Amino acid sequence: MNTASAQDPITRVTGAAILDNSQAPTRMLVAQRAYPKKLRGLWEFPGGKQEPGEGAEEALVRECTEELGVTVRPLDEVPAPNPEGWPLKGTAVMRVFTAVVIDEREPAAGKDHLQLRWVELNDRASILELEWIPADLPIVEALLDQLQEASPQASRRGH
Ligand SMILES: Nc1nc2c([nH]c(=O)n2[C@H]2C[C@H](O)[C@@H](COP(=O)(O)OP(=O)(O)OP(=O)(O)O)O2)c(=O)[nH]1
Repeated sequence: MNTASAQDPITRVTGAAILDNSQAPTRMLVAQRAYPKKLRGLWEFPGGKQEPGEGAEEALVRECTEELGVTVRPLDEVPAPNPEGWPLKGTAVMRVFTAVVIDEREPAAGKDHLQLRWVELNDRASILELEWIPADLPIVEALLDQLQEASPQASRRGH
């Protein structure tokens, strides 16, 4: 579903909300973009554009390997307001999935990011205070709500 094609008028982006644990997550990895200039310094979900013929989860796994040097397993999608995904700037849309690292390596910032940070899911206020790419804010809020419903003790503080 929603496989990108060469003629696709929509730019399809996939983002990874990488959690420290699939069952009882306490931390999430966030990344600070290095480029382009307009986005430099803003926080985002690691990920990127789907290539032609590629599905969203497939793109997510590839991008995490390229950007962070780790293999991830996608878990659940953060439900978007429409099936194509969350609206970004212009005609771009993004689907976001929770994910966990499944190899022994630790994610590391490459050329795409200034830094990576593991943030505490129970500190909702600090997560929302990060200077996110503006389009990401509603996604972050929906994600935190979703995680709290699944595991209420994980995000109690900060309300
Ligand atoms: N990766 C990512 N991109 C986001 C987020 N929010 C958001 O608006 N975007 C935008 C920024 C970019 O315009 C676009 C994704 O492009 P990208 O530069 O990350 O993708 P890519 O790695 O495939 O890029 P490239 O090969 O064209 O350099 O989506 C987010 O949370 N994560």
